[in-house]
Amino acid sequence: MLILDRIYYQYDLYPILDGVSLTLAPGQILCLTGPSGCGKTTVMRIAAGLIKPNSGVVNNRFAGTAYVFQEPRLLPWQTTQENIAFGLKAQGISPAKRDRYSQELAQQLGLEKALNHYPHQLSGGMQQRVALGRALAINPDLLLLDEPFKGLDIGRRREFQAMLLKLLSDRKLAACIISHDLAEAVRFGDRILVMSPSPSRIVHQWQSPQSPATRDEVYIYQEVSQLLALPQVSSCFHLNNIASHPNFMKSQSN
Ligand SMILES: Nc1ncnc2c1ncn2[C@@H]1O[C@H](COP(=O)(O)OP(=O)(O)OP(=O)(O)O)[C@@H](O)[C@H]1O
Repeated sequence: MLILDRIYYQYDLYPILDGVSLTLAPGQILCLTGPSGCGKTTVMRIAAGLIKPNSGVVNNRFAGTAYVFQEPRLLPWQTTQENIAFGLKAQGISPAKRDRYSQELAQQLGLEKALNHYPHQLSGGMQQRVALGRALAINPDLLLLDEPFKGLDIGRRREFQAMLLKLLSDRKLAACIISHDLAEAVRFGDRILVMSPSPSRIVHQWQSPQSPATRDEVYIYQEVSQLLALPQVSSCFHLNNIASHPNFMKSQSN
C-alpha cells in the first residue's frame, strides 16, 4: 500500500502541491492526470522518496518500487541487454542469470532483435521499452511511470499500452501512471485522480468497475466526455465552456 496524506510542497517560494492525498493498493493501477505543469511529476518524486514534502505523510509499504522517468535515461555505452540487466548486477545476481533474465524480459517487450543495439540505434519507443525492462528486472511490486507513452504515434502507443497492461496484470503489479491525456488515463486506470493547476489539489476521483483490458473505445470516450462535463475537471484543462457547447450537449444525448 502507498499512502500520501495531505502533502504540501513548494519549490523555492512557489507552492506546487496544496494538500494532495492518495492511496494505492497492491495490484491496482492509479492514473494521475491534470494539465501540464500542475505537479504530477512532483507527486511521483515524493512517492518515490526522491524529494521530501514540506508537510504531510508519505507511507510506502511496497517491498520494491521502480521508477520509469519521462526520458528513458539509458546508459549510452551499454546495449539493450546490459541496460535491462543494470539493476540485477547491483543485486549481486550472477552474469548467467542476468543474461537469461534480461533476454526473457527483452522478448516480452518485443526487443529480442535489438539485444545488442546501443540506445542511439533505437527509436524513442524502443528506448522507453528498454527503460521499462530495466525497471521490471528488479522485480518491483510498485511501478511508477511518468508519461510512458509520450512521443509515440497512435499505433505504437496502442501496442505499448497493450503490452504494459498485460505485464502489469501477469505480474500483479501496482502502478501509478502519469498522463496529461484524460482518454489515456480512462483507458488504463482502475482509479484516476484529476489534479488542478498548481498549487495543485485533487479535484476529482474517478473509478471504474470495468477492468482496463475490457474497455473499448466507445466506453473510453463516453467516460471522458462525462468527466469533461464536470466543471471542476474541464476548468483544470482550461475548457471552461465545454459543457454548454451545443455540439457537446448533442453528443451527450446520443
Ligand atoms: N526543480 C524545480 N525548481 C523549481 N520549480 C520546479 C522544479 N521542478 C518543477 N518545477 C515547477 O513545479 C511545477 C510542477 O512541475 P511538475 O514537473 O511536477 O509538473 P507536471 O504536472 O508533471 O508537468 P508536465 O505534465 O509538464 O510533465 C511546474 O510549475 C514546474 O515549473
